[in-house]
Amino acid sequence: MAPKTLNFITGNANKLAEVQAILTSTPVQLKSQALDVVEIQGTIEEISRDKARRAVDEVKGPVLVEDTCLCFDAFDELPGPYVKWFLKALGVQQFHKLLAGFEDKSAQAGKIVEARGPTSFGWDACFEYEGQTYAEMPKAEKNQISHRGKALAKLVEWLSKEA
Ligand SMILES: O=c1[nH]c(=O)c2ncn([C@@H]3O[C@H](COP(=O)(O)OP(=O)(O)OP(=O)(O)O)[C@@H](O)[C@H]3O)c2[nH]1
Ligand SMILES: [Mg+2]
Repeated sequence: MAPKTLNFITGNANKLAEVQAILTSTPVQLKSQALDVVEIQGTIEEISRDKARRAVDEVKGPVLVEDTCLCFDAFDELPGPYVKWFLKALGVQQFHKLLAGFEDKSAQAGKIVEARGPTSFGWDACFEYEGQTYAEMPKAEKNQISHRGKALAKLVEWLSKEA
């Protein structure tokens, strides 16, 4: 596949660092722009499509945007795309208490636990996968198994078929 440059539009520096690390060994190169794009309410697909369109209007070129959901099984998939606001209101140390009244602590695809590890990125410290929270894992390990790693692997595969 020929090298391909996309404008990655995000207001989140942690996200940008992970996306760059994941794509570093692929033909996809990024130009990043620290823009906080307006996000509508809706399903993840509706929000992401709308976010991408708004980003294209700003950049007037090929863009990559990301919208991350954290879905609790006990909440019928909420907070989903609205997790950012729950996290902002509660902080990572209190976040697990949302599920205090529920036996089912599962979230896609892991478990919500009391915060462990560095708290520098979103809900990483509360999200446990196979005994470790994302925050306790080395970055390379998280990037191999994470939602972000999987989504970007699909993107690279799709782009290589397009070329
Ligand atoms: O611990 C985490 N590990 C992750 O891997 C991760 N990915 C996203 N998030 C958080 O989940 C919300 C998503 O909202 P979100 O997708 O709209 O992102 P954002 O608004 O921060 O950036 P962007 O929309 O400008 O790209 C925000 O609170 C992000 O901080 C993560 N937290
Ligand atoms: Mg956002």
